[in-house]
Amino acid sequence: MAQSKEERILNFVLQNAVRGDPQSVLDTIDKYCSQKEWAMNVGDEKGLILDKILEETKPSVLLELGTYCGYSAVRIARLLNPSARFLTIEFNPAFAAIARQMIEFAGVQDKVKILEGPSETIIPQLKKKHEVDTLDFVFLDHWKDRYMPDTILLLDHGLLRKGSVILADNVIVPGAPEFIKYIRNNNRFECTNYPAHVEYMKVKDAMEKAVFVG
Ligand SMILES: Cc1ncnc2c1ncn2[C@@H]1O[C@H](/C=C/CNC(=O)c2cc(-c3ccc(F)cc3)cc(O)c2O)C[C@H]1O
Ligand SMILES: [Mg+2]
Repeated sequence: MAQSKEERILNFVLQNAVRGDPQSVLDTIDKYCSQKEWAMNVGDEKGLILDKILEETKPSVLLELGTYCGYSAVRIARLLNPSARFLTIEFNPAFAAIARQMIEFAGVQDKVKILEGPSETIIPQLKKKHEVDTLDFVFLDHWKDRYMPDTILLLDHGLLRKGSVILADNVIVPGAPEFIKYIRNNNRFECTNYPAHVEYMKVKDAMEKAVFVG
């Protein structure tokens, strides 16, 4: 069976990164995807913005939508204290399998739990099935037309509290126009835009931070 791009990325990490060293996993993925095959990881430039916002927020309960190969899951988990709880949702079983191996190789498997399935199904289960009260931090990086409906779902299920931070990737490219329109016109959120570039490219992109004011 021909290997997928995601399998090639994982194998490159298994053969070139240092087991148990999350930063070496990130650097190795960035090396492969900037020199060999482009892939939709948040990357190092936007990754540094993610790092800074995480260090400011110091979240204990986190959710990511769109695990893909696990790059941002490793990036986020490496900054969390041991008692933090980080759930990441991925509906493509092949990507979930890749991400699981990536997370384990990086040695952050005790901090991250991959929930397999569509976000619209799993978000309503977070309180009862996954013992979540409210979320301190949410990273949106899945299909861009799902950013707005899933944000509304989080609100409807009482998963946000005063100060909860939502960080969205790709608000310029590929873009999430209805999410941006919704979140910037909703006075229950305070928004900040962080200009950057598409991972591994010179094309302009940005991240948007929305803090829930309750
Ligand atoms: C609803 C739902 N539930 C669970 N997982 C979901 C889901 N929707 C997607 N997913 C999963 O997230 C991942 C999808 C992410 C979508 N991200 C993208 O489409 C994406 C695309 C680009 C990009 C930029 C310039 C270009 F020229 C071309 C592409 C850059 C990025 O950073 C991206 O995140 C994988 C998928 O299985
Ligand atoms: Mg992205």
